[in-house]
Amino acid sequence: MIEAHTGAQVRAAETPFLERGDGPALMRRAAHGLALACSRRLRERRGKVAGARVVVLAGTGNNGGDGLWAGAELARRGAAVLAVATGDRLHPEGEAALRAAGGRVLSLGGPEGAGAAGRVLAADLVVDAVLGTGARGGLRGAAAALVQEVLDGLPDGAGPEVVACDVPSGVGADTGAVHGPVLPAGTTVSFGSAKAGLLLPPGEALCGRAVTVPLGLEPALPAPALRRLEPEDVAALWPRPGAGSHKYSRGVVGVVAGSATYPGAALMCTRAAVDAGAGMVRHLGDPETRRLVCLTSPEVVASEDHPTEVHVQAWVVGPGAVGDPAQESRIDAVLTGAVPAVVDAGALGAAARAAADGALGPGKVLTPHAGELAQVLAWLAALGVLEEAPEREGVEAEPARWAAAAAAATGAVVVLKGATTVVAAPGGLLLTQADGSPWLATAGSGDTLAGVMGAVLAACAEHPDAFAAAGSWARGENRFAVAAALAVAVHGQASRLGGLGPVPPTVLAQRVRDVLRARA
Ligand SMILES: NC(=O)C1=CN([C@@H]2O[C@H](COP(=O)(O)OP(=O)(O)OC[C@H]3O[C@@H](n4cnc5c(N)ncnc54)[C@H](O)[C@@H]3O)[C@@H](O)[C@H]2O)[C@@H](O)CC1
Ligand SMILES: Nc1ncnc2c1ncn2[C@@H]1O[C@H](COP(=O)(O)OP(=O)(O)O)[C@@H](O)[C@H]1O
Ligand SMILES: [K+]
Repeated sequence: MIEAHTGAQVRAAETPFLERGDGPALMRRAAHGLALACSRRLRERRGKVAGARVVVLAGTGNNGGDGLWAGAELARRGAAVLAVATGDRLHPEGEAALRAAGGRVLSLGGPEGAGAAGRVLAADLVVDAVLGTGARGGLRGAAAALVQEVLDGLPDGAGPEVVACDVPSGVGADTGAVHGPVLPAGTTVSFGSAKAGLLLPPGEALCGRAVTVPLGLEPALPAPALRRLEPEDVAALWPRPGAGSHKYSRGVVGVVAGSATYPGAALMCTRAAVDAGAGMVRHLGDPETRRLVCLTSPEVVASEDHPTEVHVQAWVVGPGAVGDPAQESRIDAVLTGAVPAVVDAGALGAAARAAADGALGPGKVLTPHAGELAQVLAWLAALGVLEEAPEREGVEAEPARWAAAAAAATGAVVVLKGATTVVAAPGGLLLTQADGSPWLATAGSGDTLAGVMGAVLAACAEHPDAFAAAGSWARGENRFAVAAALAVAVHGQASRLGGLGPVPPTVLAQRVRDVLRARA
């Protein structure tokens, strides 16, 4: 599990160390870790550190200090290190250390400043140490102009190796929000703990490989602001049957999906629930869709029942279920009922209305993409539940903020789907997953995810401690968010199984099965 913290959390943990006078030691430790990561990149790129051209973009604060100390270490190993001071001052001890090691300093505001971009572009490695957790907004003024000039001058697929110090400058350490121009990093070396912004879109895409340098303050860190499940967590947590299991104890998934106009969504959703290992899958819908479901997934029990007439552990409602009054009535019954449910696509509007009326039942997991979340937020604002609602672009710029706002306003878990998917629980728990291949961006991927999620939700619905192995944070209501993250992770892993390439939903569902057979 990757655990990430905010800058404020790391600073709070650091305070007792600073009060004991350990600040310089912490910085040396951080800088040493940064220098090691830079040395590794240089050896990969050119075989050795000695003789490498290194540019440190150094801001005025401690982030700049880390970069200067790391630069000093690289200079002692024979690299030619130039620090570009982006502000009106440098961390004094860091600057002295760099100069003592033979490094040089160029001031961006001085006479040589105009040549800085050329020096950056000609470097083997650039350390981005302008802004860290103390940043207010993004790069401004001369520093922003320098980075923009470098971005404009970067040859396609080439250019210097970029190692970001703690966080790429211009990426919000807590939010992942991107302000102004940012130099995309190949590696980001963070100190004490990964910063939450490294695991949140859109900033995540600019962070490259994430490396964390331990500082010794880790035991003093509070519960993380954000978590990410790794493949070994998925293998450990995915619900498995035991010798005493039977189909009902494993979890029955009820699917309210499809309509005469959109039968395919029901086929993909039910197929995925079967392939994700549900104890049993029921489908409720119109006669023609039911016939097709039975032909493509004979494992599924299809009927024209109303949700109140069948007993399931979890529902999946919404995929393709539009323009059919009988489906809409079924969806309303599920939304206001007490059984957990994945609420997707066509059911999201009804969920927003139910939430505004205080009628949305417990254990609901909404799965919008950014456009759908913007619509849900607009409905919630129109119904007086939220004060403001952004456009789709606003959601994409601050996905965690808006997923969390929707979760708080509805009392449901909100799964904001995308290349990085954000899972926000109403109590504040936040997880993000970035396991999927870009080939997942194809019609029907979401229907498949909904089916997979239904299977996990059904398995944990009656077991508040289903995921307690992950820690006490995963218990109770939070298990629904963990179930959602597990489904997102397996869906993403399945899309990459066997290499990158097209993964139409039928293939994807089979690969979900293969991922689970291999790992769970
Ligand atoms: N928290 C920790 O445990 C440790 C933190 N360290 C480093 O300390 C960093 C935080 O240091 P600071 O608190 O000094 O903060 P920063 O170095 O991130 O930035 C603060 C400086 O930048 C200026 N500034 C802020 N926003 C700006 C903007 N948009 N444009 C231009 N200038 C701006 C401020 O006026 C201030 O001088 C971390 O990111 C990390 O690199 C390490 O030295 C080791 C230990
Ligand atoms: N660029 C991308 N990289 C990785 N995964 C993606 C990307 N774009 C979309 N996805 C994933 O694909 C799925 C698409 O779901 P959705 O938008 O509901 O599609 P549909 O409604 O067509 O089924 C989601 O799981 C989402 O996270
Ligand atoms: K930085």
